Amino acid sequence: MSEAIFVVNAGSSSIKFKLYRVAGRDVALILGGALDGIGSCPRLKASDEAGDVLVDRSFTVDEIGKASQAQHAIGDWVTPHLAEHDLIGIGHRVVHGGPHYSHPELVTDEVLRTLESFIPLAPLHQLTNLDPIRVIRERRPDLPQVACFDTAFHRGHPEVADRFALPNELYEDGVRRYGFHGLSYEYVSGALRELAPELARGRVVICHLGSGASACGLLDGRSQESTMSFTALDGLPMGTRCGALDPGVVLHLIEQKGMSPAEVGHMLYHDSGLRGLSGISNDMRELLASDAPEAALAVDYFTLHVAQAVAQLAVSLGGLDALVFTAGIGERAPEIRARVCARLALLGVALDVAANAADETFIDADGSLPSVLVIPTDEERMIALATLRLLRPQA
Ligand SMILES: Nc1ncnc2c1ncn2[C@@H]1O[C@H](COP(=O)(O)OP(=O)(O)O)[C@@H](O)[C@H]1O
Ligand SMILES: CC(=O)OP(=O)(O)O
Ligand SMILES: [Mg+2]
Repeated sequence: MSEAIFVVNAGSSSIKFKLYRVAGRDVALILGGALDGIGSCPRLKASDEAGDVLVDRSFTVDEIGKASQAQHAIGDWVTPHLAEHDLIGIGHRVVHGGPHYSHPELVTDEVLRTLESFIPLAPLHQLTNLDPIRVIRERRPDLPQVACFDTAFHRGHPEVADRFALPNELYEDGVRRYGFHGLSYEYVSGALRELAPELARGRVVICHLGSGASACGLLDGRSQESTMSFTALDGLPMGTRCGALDPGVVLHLIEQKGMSPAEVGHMLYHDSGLRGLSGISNDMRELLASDAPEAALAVDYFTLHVAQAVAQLAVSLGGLDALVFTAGIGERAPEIRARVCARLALLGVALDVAANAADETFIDADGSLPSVLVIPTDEERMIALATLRLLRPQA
């Protein structure tokens, strides 16, 4: 039996998983899949390393309306596959590592308790990330589990990017601009380094546009600033999250409208963003396919704010050598990339229409000042490698 590592990546609309064979200091994919559309149109799909489909099954929302049901469905399907290998550990994406964790951590009871204290700071993710860790710890206490944090990649960013303009006591108390999607940024900037090392050494903005969306400015592969901050609500508008918002709106809803903090939280996390603006859907595919003016408004708001974020990050970096799109929307929606880039013509951005339509890797036109790229993300590979390094430091 070959040694293997299983990886779980729970996002806001999907749970992704991959099984890797350990190959010295590297890992090789055995199988991978996702249960996405949780709560809307749940579908479990997985394929082996050759891309051959192993399962493709749709569920009703009654069957899989929430993450815990999705975890069970994945567990039922994957367990016989895991039994064919000598599992040395499980790596998990945990979105919030707070101020404590700037590297992956072997999970202990104490680590788990600390991470549980961040649940209120990432209500769409943290519990979903920690639940499977706890269940597996109860069933297989012998099996090492590693937590890999979305926040860790940003912990080295400059102090000015770590601050809000709030009294200092709050900063000392952990009210900081943590930033998220760090596993994705780490993977994409590594892939850029392989593709074009001179660009990777320069001033790069990566737009991670998925169900959750953020952008990050990097210098020589290191995070300088990102749009998400204390929580994964800040920055860009998302599927169901509002993005950056005047804090006065929150005060107004509580003080004048009599909403409870929980009601406001639910609105900002679940009923806002593309869903709230359009009143139609949180899914970019549906909005792009719709003729409704509300859908057009939501798409317009999204592309405007992504372009504004890129320009803002370019100011922080002192220029822009490469603009990279990744994640569900960034990798698969040429129209969104085109509309973001059209708004960035003032920075010298110009797209090659055919390359963009074909989701090619380099999509900038001749004469574009920054290079523009599409690089599919692979958070699971980062988690698998980090898990291997932690469990086998000598390998
Ligand atoms: N072909 C496509 N065109 C536009 N948007 C797409 C397409 N495919 C996927 N998406 C969007 O990508 C989102 C999922 O992105 P993903 O990065 O997998 O999200 P998460 O990890 O947060 O669950 C979906 O909400 C959907 O709106
Ligand atoms: C942090 C975050 O928003 O993650 P996701 O995009 O996977 O929901
Ligand atoms: Mg994601």
